[in-house]
Amino acid sequence: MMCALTQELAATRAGTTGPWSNTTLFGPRGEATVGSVSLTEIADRFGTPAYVVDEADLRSRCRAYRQALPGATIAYAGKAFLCRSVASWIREEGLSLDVCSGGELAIARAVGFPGERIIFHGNAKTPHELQDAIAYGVGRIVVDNLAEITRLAALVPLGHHQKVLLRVIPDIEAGAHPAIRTGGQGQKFGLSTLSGEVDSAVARVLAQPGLRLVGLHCHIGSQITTAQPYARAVRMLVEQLARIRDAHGITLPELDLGGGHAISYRAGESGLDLAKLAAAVRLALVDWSAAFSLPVPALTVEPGRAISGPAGVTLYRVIAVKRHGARTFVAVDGGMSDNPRPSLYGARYTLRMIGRPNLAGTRPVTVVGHHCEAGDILAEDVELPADVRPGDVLVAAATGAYNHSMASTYNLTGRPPVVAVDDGQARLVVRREEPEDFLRRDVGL
Ligand SMILES: Cc1ncc(COP(=O)(O)O)c(C=O)c1O
Ligand SMILES: N[C@@H](CCCC[NH3+])C(=O)O
Repeated sequence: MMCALTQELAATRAGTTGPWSNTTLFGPRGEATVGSVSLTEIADRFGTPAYVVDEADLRSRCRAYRQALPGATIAYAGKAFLCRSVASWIREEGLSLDVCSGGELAIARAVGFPGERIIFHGNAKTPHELQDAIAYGVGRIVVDNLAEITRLAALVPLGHHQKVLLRVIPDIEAGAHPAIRTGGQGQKFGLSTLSGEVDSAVARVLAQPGLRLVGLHCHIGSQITTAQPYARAVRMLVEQLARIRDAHGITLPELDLGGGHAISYRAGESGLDLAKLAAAVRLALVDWSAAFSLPVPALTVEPGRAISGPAGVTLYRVIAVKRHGARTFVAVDGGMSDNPRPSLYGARYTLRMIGRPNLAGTRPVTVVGHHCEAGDILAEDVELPADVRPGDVLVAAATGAYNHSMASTYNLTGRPPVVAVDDGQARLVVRREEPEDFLRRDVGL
């Protein structure tokens, strides 16, 4: 049901593009709603900073992937943002789930996520994590290195089989920042095709009766804006399938292309076009399989950011405004602890003031956090009302991925709550971390 405010604002939304979730509406007097819930009311009720997640938006992106890639397995990468609510939405939308730690597996387990639909990743999985994954019956474990193979095989109960994929290095450099390019030779993930590591891994897995090799995996990087690197990755993986067939006499039925699909963070930026990605990948799969006389393998993709990123916004309250020379600093009650991406990758975000009309025009400001670091900058050179002042509420767009999941407690700042909104209702799904939480962990003296 649409509330009156939302109906009024709907008229103002027409033509809106950019980084905001599908249900976000802004009005001329500073009104702002997501999921038909007022963001200023959320700020008042749950405090700031607060993450807000738009359930309908996140679910609609799951559906868009299923429609664009019919027949493919869509595994949401939980590292982008996982809590029990999100895991349930992913399960209900029929997606699979990529987890990469015992913690992420525990969330999946807590909502009874079907084990067969879980893919377990990691370049340094501990024996304990492997044990948990096998005990839960995860569908696939992605082997990253040779040492893992015997360790894993030793944990599979007699008479059982664990399906595995091998993560290979495709030798493709793609991604928005060097720290998130994971497909080249000089980085830590995967097995090298150049040094014979892939061949050794195939031979070792085939020698283990408890392991069943079903395919290859690669993940080339993150925030990738075009389909072309994925088409190249398909070619490289299919070549490897042909090499494995020729050298070991087996035809592997699955290819997992990982995630990395870009989203828009600011007006004028576009994310990776899903239709173009689907077309390029399909074409490459069909063509290269034919070229190597292989059956077309079953496809898996693992989008994280593209499912949860645009669904999230973060609310902050302005604490102080000061001018140093030509620069105006707007200091808020959050910062690099709830969003480390600007300081880690130079990521740029969209922020706007909500809750009152802007009658003063705008000016460029630097929005900074409250942490004891000069680099604690949330957004450089963003236009905010010229009279922005303490008490104002700011909203940051597209913070649904790699914000809550990468949040820290630096300066013993409690991590913000997560509020889910849908159809006029707001509900707390992750509570705020309080000083008592720190004291509970601190068992010293
Ligand atoms: C193996 C794997 N799959 C999927 C993802 C999801 O990436 P993104 O959130 O960029 O789609 C990642 C992280 O980059 C990853 O390491
Ligand atoms: N954490 C990164 C993405 C890396 C994803 C994991 N391989 C980001 O915020 O952009």
